[in-house]
Amino acid sequence: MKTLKDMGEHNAIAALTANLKAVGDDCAVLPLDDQYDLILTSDPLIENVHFFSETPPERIGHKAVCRVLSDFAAMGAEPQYLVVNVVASPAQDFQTLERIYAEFSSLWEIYGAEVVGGDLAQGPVLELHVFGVGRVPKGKALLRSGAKSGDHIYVTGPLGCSQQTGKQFRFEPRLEWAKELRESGTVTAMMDVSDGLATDLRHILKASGVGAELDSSEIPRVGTLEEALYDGEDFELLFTSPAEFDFPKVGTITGNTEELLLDGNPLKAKAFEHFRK
Ligand SMILES: Nc1ncnc2c1ncn2[C@@H]1O[C@H](COP(=O)(O)OP(=O)(O)O)[C@@H](O)[C@H]1O
Ligand SMILES: Cc1ncc(C[n+]2csc(CCOP(=O)(O)OP(=O)(O)O)c2C)c(N)n1
Ligand SMILES: [Mg+2]
Repeated sequence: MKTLKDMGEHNAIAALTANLKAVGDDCAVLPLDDQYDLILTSDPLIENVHFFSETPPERIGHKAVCRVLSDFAAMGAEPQYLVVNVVASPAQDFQTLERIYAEFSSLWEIYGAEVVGGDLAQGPVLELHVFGVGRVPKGKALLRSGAKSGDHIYVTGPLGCSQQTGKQFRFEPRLEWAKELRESGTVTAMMDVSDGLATDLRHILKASGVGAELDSSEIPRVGTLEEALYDGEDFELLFTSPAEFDFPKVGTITGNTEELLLDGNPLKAKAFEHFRK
């Protein structure tokens, strides 16, 4: 019997979605009307996987919603509505849920994404499943697939140690920057960094059919280089463009298909993967 542990998250997703055409980016992009494309995404936030039992409720609420908002940013899109499924045990402290929902209201005031429904059901641990609906001007979503040889590679902020610093619970979804980047008309590929720069850049390389060279001295980091490359949950934007931007420029796209080099040497693949922990 083959299990998810044998396959790992990424192989399993690839196999399950092999025949699904719309799948593969941070959000799905679908035709809506003459002006806009529809943007859809969802993310589960699970106790002991994405947060701890002692994580303050406001931080849980922040991460649950802002992970989804970060996926909208990754497309250069505007989030509009959220639907939230809460799974919890009968012993769940109710005030924790009230504080999570108070955080949702605060985030609505800041980012304009309103919770318009959801569900509540019983399960073994606390889970928040957030579904997001939004839009982007027609044909303008920034995909992972447009990077070209010679493009610069940028990140919008420091990487690594998001667990130690608590950034994984406090990060700002980069919606404003994402809009400016989209409106510049020069960004060729974009995504957000959830699994670490080394893993997520590979997604852009694969989708775009290109390679990349990273320059370790240019990677903005909180701790070690290793942590910046592999920790994940930074929720910064990673994007490629031939234009100059006032963001850290960490490398260059090359024509060497799917080859990823760091200071001239092949970069090892290693990252958080569900079912392999
Ligand atoms: N269970 C699933 N069913 C259908 N599509 C999925 C499933 N899990 C992931 N995907 C799709 O596969 C792609 C890669 O997923 P993932 O690596 O989780 O991306 P992300 O890091 O942006 O969440 C995304 O386009 C996502 O929508
Ligand atoms: C409490 C806690 N445990 C473990 C981790 C490590 N971790 C959990 S999920 C994850 C990667 C991102 O989560 P995933 O569900 O794969 O999000 P996606 O990439 O699909 O958006 C990491 C680095 C963490 N940040 N916090
Ligand atoms: Mg995922």
